[in-house]
Amino acid sequence: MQFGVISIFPEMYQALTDFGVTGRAVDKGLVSVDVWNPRDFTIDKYQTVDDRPYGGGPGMLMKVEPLKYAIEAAKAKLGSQSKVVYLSPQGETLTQDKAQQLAQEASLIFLAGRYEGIDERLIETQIDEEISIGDYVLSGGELASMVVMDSVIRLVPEVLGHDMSAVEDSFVDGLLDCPHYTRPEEHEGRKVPDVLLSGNHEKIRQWRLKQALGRTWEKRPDLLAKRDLSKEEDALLQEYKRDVQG
Ligand SMILES: NC(=O)c1ccc(N[C@@H]2CC[C@@H](O)C2)nc1
Repeated sequence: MQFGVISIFPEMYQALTDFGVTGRAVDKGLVSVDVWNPRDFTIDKYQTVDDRPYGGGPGMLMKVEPLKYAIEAAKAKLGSQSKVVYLSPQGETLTQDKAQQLAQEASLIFLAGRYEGIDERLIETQIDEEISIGDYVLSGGELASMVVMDSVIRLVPEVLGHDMSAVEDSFVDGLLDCPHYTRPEEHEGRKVPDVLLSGNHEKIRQWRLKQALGRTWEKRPDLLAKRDLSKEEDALLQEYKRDVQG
């Protein structure tokens, strides 16, 4: 899968390309990340990418043309059909389902804005989708684009490897994660639940599913409301509720 990014701070993307799961995916050639800097598409001596807003108001806006030319350069490499995504609080909120959708694309181009934003006409003519990573304002779209890219890259086949992707499937489908433990078996008097030491994989699967259902019920009932429960899941959740009510 190919990713293109438009940003005046290309070096920021080393956070994604140089570390961890996403870094290894790039090293293995499973994904590519190319960054185009709008400053390289300016024609004035000062490489101006911003200007004052019509109508007055604080701050500066990003000019249309450097962004347009940078997007065109990205499309020349990644394909003219590449979906162009703009990160802003006005966008559709990112969910795991949205990440799954984006992961079906062969290539994606992200536009990371700075200053007070970009000229509306760029959005009207060049942007296919607006995405928000949450209801808060950031100083730039770069971190938001890396959050989206990370959530998508881990869904690309082979990135997580077969065993991990199975783990993803069992929990990502709309439930919160269950508790996890590793050595030592006891820490400050707190023992690892016996079931996890039992070697009984069916019991362990049921315990983990029950904990995921219970946690989702306690912390995110809105997620539970959106999810149909199997008979087994319903029974496990009822058991969890009885356990906590004593
Ligand atoms: N919640 C978000 O996803 C988000 C995205 C971008 C952003 N800030 C940029 C800076 C200027 C304009 O391009 C938008 N803030 C918040």
